Amino acid sequence: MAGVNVKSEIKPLKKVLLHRPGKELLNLTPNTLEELLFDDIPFLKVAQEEHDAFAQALRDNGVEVVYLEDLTAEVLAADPELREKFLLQWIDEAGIKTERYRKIIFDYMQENYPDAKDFVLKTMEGINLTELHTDKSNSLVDLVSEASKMVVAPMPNLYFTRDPFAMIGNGVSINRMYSVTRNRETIYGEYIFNYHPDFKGTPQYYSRYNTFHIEGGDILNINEHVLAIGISQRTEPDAIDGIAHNIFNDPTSPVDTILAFNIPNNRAMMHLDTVFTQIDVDKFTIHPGIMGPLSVFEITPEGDGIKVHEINAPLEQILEKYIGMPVTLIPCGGGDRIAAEREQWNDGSNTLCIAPGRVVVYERNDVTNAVLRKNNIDVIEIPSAELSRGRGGPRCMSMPVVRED
Ligand SMILES: NC(=O)NCCC[C@H](N)C(=O)O
Repeated sequence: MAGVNVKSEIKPLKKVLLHRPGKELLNLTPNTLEELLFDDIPFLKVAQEEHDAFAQALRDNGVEVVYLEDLTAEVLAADPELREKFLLQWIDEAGIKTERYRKIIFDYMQENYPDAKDFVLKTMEGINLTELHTDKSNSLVDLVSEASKMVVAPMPNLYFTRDPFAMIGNGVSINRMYSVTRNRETIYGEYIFNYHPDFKGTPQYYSRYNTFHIEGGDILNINEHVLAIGISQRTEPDAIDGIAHNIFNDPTSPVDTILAFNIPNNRAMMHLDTVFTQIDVDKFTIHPGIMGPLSVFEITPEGDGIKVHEINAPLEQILEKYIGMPVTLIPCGGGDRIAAEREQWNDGSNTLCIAPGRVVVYERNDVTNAVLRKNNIDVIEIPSAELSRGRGGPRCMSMPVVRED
């Protein structure tokens, strides 16, 4: 199935992009956790088993699963010159400045990773200084920080495929990320959306080279015409202005309204989808902690530009207006504040809807999952002891590529 088609959060999911967590997780150390946006070091073997269970649950429900590493490998295997260009860019973006080390790393990758998939996985894993046969008498000071022996840092957040590039209708936003570590991830999107036969030509609504940051966890396709975007720790209002212009100016895009949800700026609620997801035609999960501070703005086209105004109404009323029917907000953790905070921390509100009323969730959030079932939602639980240590749930770990219209 070629191309991109995502005009809803809930219509039957047909194709999804995942990344199976790999050796990049083995390069997390206590002193790099904060910089690499993890709260603990997952046990890789179990994280992979859990992730395989996630992929299988999706396949069992008729979803085609494609992997980021395979798509990138297909692009690079087809064109040795493109592989060289990618490698040089990857070295550059890893912050390797000196010519001598650029060459050492270039040769190391080309000689040791002839197979395209091994090569791509290695770019995700990073390079430890001990792997390179360098003359130890030379200064490494410009290469190696005291805190780490990684010459090229790993990209451990790649299994959260939701964030670096996001499908909007028949187009894609290739995001400029909030953090240095995650901004490197978008290189895979640049190559897939510019060169992969299934994806090249997809309209691009944002560029990774823009100044302002925006991440896919903040982007929700409410319907064909309406997009919701969080203003959050990860997404700046300037980026939303920019993407609004680009979407409204694409004659092929039916989107005519963007709702900007201003949510608190903190790690527990880093993206809109950590506090709010749609799970049925008229139902949403919500973290009760955002209800007070939330403000919502409507952005519509006006002439060549945009018009923005704040909507002063309760969230249910706002959603009802755009969805066309009364909605129910289902609080994470039921009504219990401690359960809500605990389960939100482990992504209780971060559901992946695979058909109206059918969601994939982490099994650990049993209070929230019971509430969902009580509301007649079909709940598919996946194991989550290790995956959750990266602070993302099933929605964060998946990027829908095709949903039924
Ligand atoms: N959409 C999401 O909320 N994604 C979760 C991303 C977790 C990752 N450790 C991060 O901090 O970016």
